[in-house]
Amino acid sequence: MDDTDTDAVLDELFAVIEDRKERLPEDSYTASLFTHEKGENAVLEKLGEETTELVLAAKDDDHEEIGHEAADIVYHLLVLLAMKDMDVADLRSELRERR
Ligand SMILES: N=c1c2ncn([C@@H]3O[C@H](COP(=O)(O)OP(=O)(O)OP(=O)(O)O)[C@@H](O)[C@H]3O)c2ncn1[C@@H]1O[C@H](COP(=O)(O)O)[C@@H](O)[C@H]1O
Repeated sequence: MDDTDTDAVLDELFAVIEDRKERLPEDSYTASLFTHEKGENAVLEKLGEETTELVLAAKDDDHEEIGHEAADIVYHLLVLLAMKDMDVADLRSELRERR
């Protein structure tokens, strides 16, 4: 997989998140984060939980679990960006500026 493939995966996931934010389908986990009674705390708590789980997986040197938790974090991070009316492009440009 090259850089272009990686970008496409993130862009496609972000587009799905934006779609859920706009349409708020009832059966969507993503939509439930946008309408949660805890407000933005729902996704913030999730990010905290997933980060703790990632740390534990790393301490166990459990590569499969590390991959799983890292993906959970990226997904919830993209939901947070969408919630803040930001874009995956903001993340990409911030990373690019650091090169
Ligand atoms: N990438 C994800 C993704 N990663 C994690 N999750 C959900 O995040 C939730 C929390 O993860 P946990 O590891 O805490 O799982 P859990 O122990 O069941 O958590 P609890 O719900 O019980 O708190 C789970 O319900 C996962 O299904 C995701 N839900 C959706 N996506 C993507 O979003 C798309 C749209 O999904 P919907 O919004 O559901 O249509 C999907 O096609 C996926 O591409």
